Amino acid sequence: MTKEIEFENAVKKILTHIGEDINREGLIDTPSRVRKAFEFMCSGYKQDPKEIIEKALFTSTNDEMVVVKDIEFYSQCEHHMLPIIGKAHIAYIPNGKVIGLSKIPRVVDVFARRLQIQEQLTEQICDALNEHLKPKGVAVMIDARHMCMEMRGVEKICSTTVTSALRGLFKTNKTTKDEFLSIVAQSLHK
Ligand SMILES: Nc1nc2c(ncn2[C@@H]2O[C@H](COP(=O)(O)OP(=O)(O)OP(=O)(O)O)[C@@H](O)[C@H]2O)c(=O)[nH]1
Ligand SMILES: [Zn+2]
Repeated sequence: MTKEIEFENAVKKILTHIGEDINREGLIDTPSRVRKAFEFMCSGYKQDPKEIIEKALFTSTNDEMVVVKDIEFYSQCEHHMLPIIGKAHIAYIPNGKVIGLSKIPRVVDVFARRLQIQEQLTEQICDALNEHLKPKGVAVMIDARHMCMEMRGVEKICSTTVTSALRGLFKTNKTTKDEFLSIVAQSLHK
């Protein structure tokens, strides 16, 4: 049996468990649709952030803060496999090299398209940029909604979770950190 068929059989078991008729017309293609959706939503496991970052590094004398903010992403929590929907705000201070701007959201998606907890998602994005871009500092802030806290469980639909990871100058220099915080503060959920 192929891995694809195994996955689809598992979806059929879930459908049966919740009381559905897997043979009714609307559900015939659902197992393969779910498989394809999961292959896309979890495609980050097959991607290497190093390759994405290192192919778009450009020499620059600029050494001021670069901020890419309001990067929307979709992830899934590792506890319930329910959506985490949020925005990432990322800043770095170049150290001889700048990165192609589109690569920053691409790095976010590499880690978002895996099963996650928000704290680790924040750390992994920050560490990948720190390791492969080698800036003077990097900061990542994530503001996200967790569907496992909204659709089920505590059912709190107004709460969002904010996490951050700081490296280099963002950690050691209060002025740099404060500048980052003031730039992203206006983007946080009200
Ligand atoms: N720290 C952290 N916790 C998360 C994240 N996503 C979900 N959780 C929490 O993980 C915890 C799992 O707790 P459990 O008690 O094992 O699971 P549960 O019985 O489904 O808990 P409830 O959600 O309280 O009903 C819950 O408190 C979730 O809110 C995340 O990104 N970071
Ligand atoms: Zn969860």
